[in-house]
Amino acid sequence: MAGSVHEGPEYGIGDFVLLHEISQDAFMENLKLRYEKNRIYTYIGEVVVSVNPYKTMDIYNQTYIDNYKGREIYERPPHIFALADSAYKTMKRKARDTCIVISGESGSGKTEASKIIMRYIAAVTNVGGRKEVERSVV
Ligand SMILES: Nc1ncnc2c1ncn2[C@@H]1O[C@H](COP(=O)(O)OP(=O)(O)OP(=O)(O)O)[C@@H](O)[C@H]1O
Repeated sequence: MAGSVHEGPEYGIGDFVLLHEISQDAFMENLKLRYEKNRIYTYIGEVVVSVNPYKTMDIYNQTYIDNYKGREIYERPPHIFALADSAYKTMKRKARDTCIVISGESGSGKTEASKIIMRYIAAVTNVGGRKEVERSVV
């Protein structure tokens, strides 16, 4: 799963900012192409667009955690872990509270996304912090 935000033309465009034509059709076409290739995450700059796959996907395991930990967003293909890592790094660097806004219609995957983010932060943080995060995820 190595590679940068650009995985190749067969996976469409990983960041909508780079879309050649700004239209709803072009947006949806890219989203559909990526979804068909099991790419459920696409960036718009630092925003992550997520399509609910309604199926279990093996993209949240330890290998993925290791690949996104401490990396910059554009170093890896679009993933919610990149967003979580970015927020975590900012929080650590600035020693300030930070937040991730998750928005979408009912059933779009907001609750799942927040759990995935909290599990990621639990995995990359220290043991004391991990226990606290795991307690709040249960
Ligand atoms: N990343 C994902 N991988 C696999 N399945 C997912 C994912 N995200 C969501 N789902 C599926 O979609 C269902 C609905 O997602 P979720 O409960 O997170 O939606 P929601 O946006 O929080 O809904 P509501 O606003 O109604 O509370 C989940 O129960 C799960 O089956």
